Amino acid sequence: MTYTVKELFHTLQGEGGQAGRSAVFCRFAGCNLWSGREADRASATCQFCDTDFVGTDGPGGGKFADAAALADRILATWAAGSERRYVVMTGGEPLLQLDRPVIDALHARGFEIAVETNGTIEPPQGLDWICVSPKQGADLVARRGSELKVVYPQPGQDLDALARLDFQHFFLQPMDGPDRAANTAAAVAYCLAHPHWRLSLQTHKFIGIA
Ligand SMILES: C[S@@+](CC[C@H](N)C(=O)[O-])C[C@H]1O[C@@H](n2cnc3c(N)ncnc32)[C@H](O)[C@@H]1O
Ligand SMILES: Nc1nc2[nH]cc(C(=O)O)c2c(=O)[nH]1
Ligand code: SF4
Ligand SMILES: [Mg+2]
Repeated sequence: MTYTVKELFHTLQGEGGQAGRSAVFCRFAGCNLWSGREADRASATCQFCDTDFVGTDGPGGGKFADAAALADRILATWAAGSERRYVVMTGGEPLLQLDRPVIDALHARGFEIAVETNGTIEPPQGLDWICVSPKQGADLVARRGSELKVVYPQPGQDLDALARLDFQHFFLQPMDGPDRAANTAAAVAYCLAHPHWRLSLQTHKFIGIA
């Protein structure tokens, strides 16, 4: 199948339990919870998105005719030799496109594969790190994984119920936007009082890298 990619770049993972790690980011175009158009934001299921995932016009973006073509480009984007190759599949919603042929092609090229998903689609087999970030108002289908990374606060969210899901790590990530400072203070307070949860900061934004 053809894969539609907004951008492909090499940076450090900024968030969650793998923060600080060298990684290629493959940002697939499109999402099932927002069109990506500002005119639709207020009526979208997910309204706080910090990302442009529309089209293929970002650095390294484009259409890839098959899994081998996409995996070859990801390998070419990895500028760090043969050790600890790591790719983060994100978007948009990557599970609209990420399939077993891409996973197998990346493993064949020596990559560990992570995914950042909104949890509305069951992940395919073979992923090495699954980060689920549930969105209030959307059905949560992916109820197990490596880390649950909850953007905080979202009106109506039930953190006690989320804490009972089958994940290895539980993170609260302050919602970026006009209230980021207040949201960060609230997340700090929540983690202090609820040690099940750890704070995830979007460190790349602080240091000005992609
Ligand atoms: C842009 S999303 C793409 C992957 C997938 N669609 C998802 O939502 O998990 C990547 C990560 O950024 C988080 N995120 C998006 N907007 C955010 C914001 N305004 N503040 C903090 N985190 C945000 C998401 O929750 C997710 O963990
Ligand atoms: N450095 C960096 N780390 C990230 N972790 C998750 C990201 C995402 O947008 O999925 C992201 C991103 O866009 N940049
Ligand atoms: S689900 Fe993810 S990509 Fe889609 S709008 Fe929400 S944060 Fe953005
Ligand atoms: Mg991001």
